[in-house]
Amino acid sequence: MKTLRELELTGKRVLVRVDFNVPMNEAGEITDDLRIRTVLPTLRYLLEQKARVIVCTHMGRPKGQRVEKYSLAPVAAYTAALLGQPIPLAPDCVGPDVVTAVEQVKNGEILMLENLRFHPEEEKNDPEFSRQLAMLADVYVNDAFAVSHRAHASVVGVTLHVAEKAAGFLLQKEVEYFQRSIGIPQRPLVAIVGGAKVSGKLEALRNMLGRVDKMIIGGAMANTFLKSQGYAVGASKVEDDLLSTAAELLRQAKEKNINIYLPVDVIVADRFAPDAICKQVTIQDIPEGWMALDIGPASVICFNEVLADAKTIVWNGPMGAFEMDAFARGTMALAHTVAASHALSVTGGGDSNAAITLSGEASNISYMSTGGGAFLELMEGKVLPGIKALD
Ligand SMILES: Nc1ncnc2c1ncn2[C@@H]1O[C@H](COP(=O)(O)OP(=O)(O)O)[C@@H](O)[C@H]1O
Ligand SMILES: O=C(OP(=O)(O)O)[C@H](O)COP(=O)(O)O
Repeated sequence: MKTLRELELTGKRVLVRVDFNVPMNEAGEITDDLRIRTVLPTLRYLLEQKARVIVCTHMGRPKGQRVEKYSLAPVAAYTAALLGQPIPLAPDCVGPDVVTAVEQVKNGEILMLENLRFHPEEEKNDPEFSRQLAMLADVYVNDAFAVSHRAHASVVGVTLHVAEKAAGFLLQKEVEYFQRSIGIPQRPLVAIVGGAKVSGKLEALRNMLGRVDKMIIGGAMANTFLKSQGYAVGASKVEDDLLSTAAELLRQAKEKNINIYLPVDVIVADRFAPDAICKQVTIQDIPEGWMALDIGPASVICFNEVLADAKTIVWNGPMGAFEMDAFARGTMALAHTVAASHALSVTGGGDSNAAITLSGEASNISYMSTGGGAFLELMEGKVLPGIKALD
């Protein structure tokens, strides 16, 4: 992968694919700007080099149509404020009006294109649409790690039509931390996997089992593993169709001599609500009709012990329904442990990052990946098409 510093950029039109698909509230305000802040070094460098910068991104899933609530106007304004420089928004991402807007961008100036997914051709990796995007630029830069698992026109197709292509600083950093944490980690490597479902993380669990020294499983997905071992999990979220798969994974881990740590106690609630009645029980004592919504304090002590000698920690998925205060304690406790550890710690996933931010420990984690699906695909052992396309 070529990097930005290897390119001659002055006066060049540089098309930068970023992932500014940031969460927004109903008032249209950005509620988490990690994906914008982490791309600023690339944008600043390009502007310092007096490139003519054209930024493009998708936002949401407008299904190939122009949907006003997915316009990038608020994102352009927000980024401009962070950068301290105006960022006009082009009326579209391809077409004659966009060509005109790009022509007006001077050295050291920046323009943002409108949402790429307003065109169905983007997600289809359409060759003609890719060519039209490429026509806008002399150099293409991918700094959109979080969408690099999608073989879309602005991520893959466009690379076939540009004279020069390179990875931006964020993409470079993501790849570097992937290498250090999952590729060639310092051992012991401990993975912490949690979140809602086993099904979404099955491949990641399988691949990581071949790489880790130990694995901690918490969150709702632990219920399926516990039930597969004969524990009654009451009304907890469970994937009954994956019980034998879960049992098989545990068996395989044993064969490989890899310890998997499941919760030994949980916080159960009488319903899925912030004001539910809660109690702390061992996994042997989950009452019928109650649901496990967090790991308990004994599990926290146990998991802390597992993490004590880790040299590398990879974390994806919270330990409980942390969005509700009553069920956030387990995830918060683990966030503090990981933050205090001397291990290289890498986390990924929107909810995991939100939980770490909530714990106040974001600055004590070695690296918070901006990817959710993309991070998971790396955990699955896949090569991301957007990264491959830069080769
Ligand atoms: N025990 C549980 N019961 C129900 N939901 C849970 C439980 N543990 C975690 N969750 C939910 O899992 C969701 C996060 O899962 P996931 O999307 O896999 O994480 P990430 O976005 O970090 O990849 C959160 O919304 C959280 O409330
Ligand atoms: O937010 C994103 O993915 P993520 O929720 O998996 O982190 C990316 O912008 C990709 O979006 P997509 O899943 O609609 O292709």
